[in-house]
Amino acid sequence: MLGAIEAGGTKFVCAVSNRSLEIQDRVSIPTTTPEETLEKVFSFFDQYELEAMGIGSFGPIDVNKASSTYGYITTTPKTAWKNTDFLGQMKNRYNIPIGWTTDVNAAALGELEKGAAKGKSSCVYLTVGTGIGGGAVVNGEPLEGFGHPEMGHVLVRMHPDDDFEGICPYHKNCLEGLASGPALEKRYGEKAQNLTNKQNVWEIQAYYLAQALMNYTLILSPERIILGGGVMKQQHLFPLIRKEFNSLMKGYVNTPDLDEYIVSPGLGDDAGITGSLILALNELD
Ligand SMILES: Nc1ncnc2c1ncn2[C@@H]1O[C@H](COP(=O)(O)OP(=O)(O)OP(=O)(O)O)[C@@H](O)[C@H]1O
Ligand SMILES: [Zn+2]
Repeated sequence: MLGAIEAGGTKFVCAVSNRSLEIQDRVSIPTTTPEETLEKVFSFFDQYELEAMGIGSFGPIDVNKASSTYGYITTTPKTAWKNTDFLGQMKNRYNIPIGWTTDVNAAALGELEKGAAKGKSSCVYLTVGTGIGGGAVVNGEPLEGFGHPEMGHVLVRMHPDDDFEGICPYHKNCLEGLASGPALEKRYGEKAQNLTNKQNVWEIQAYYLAQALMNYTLILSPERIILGGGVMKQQHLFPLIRKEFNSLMKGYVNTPDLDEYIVSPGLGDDAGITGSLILALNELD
């Protein structure tokens, strides 16, 4: 059996599957302290005989195998989890190979194998929620370097009608600082889900997201860009983003048809857990 964790800032989804990735059991655990959360994670996985495990984690995390803190959650704003040896604690409990990457790299992998980028060899997965995070798969492999991509913190040009200072604690008006759910709430004084009918809000939002997508396109040339997370439940954002993308790119790069290029997750909320199971499977190859 394969085990997987999609470790998020609000909840941990744990699942077990067979080698065909058919999920046999799953559980959702609220993210509290590391001790309390991992105790529940252990009691779920202790029921099964696992061959390998995959973890897609919120971060920032250390993915550098040469580093002394490989497998740690590092500078996360969730203070209880700062400098937590997450992977090490899992390895202590289960003496099996464990794949480890970011939640969004795992989601990209899930979408590539079984979702909206099926049959492709590359994609970007961006989640627009409480934060903005992006991962990618390139040549079938999660994209990592000295660390992992932090696509949510790219810099964008301000919209002429927007003078919001931004809420990123590090950069103020980076993409996450301007376009995450909490940024919308701070700027307009209402939860993002209550702003549906305010056209102007979504035009500005699309302007920022399209700039980021243009940058990802120019740098990585992915075959698909998948947009998930709470804010992207506003489906009317998709045509606005495609339109902005088009007018910013000005035909310079001949992308796939934008209706097929900039899309919703094919796996819905299961992209991350599916990708984490694939990480586990890849440990066995
Ligand atoms: N239907 C909606 N329309 C617009 N915004 C929404 C909608 N549903 C949720 N959101 C916003 O999305 C944010 C929550 O994001 P999400 O549902 O992806 O949860 P999350 O897992 O906590 O986020 P993250 O992936 O950043 O950890 C909140 O700011 C919320 O206001
Ligand atoms: Zn930032």
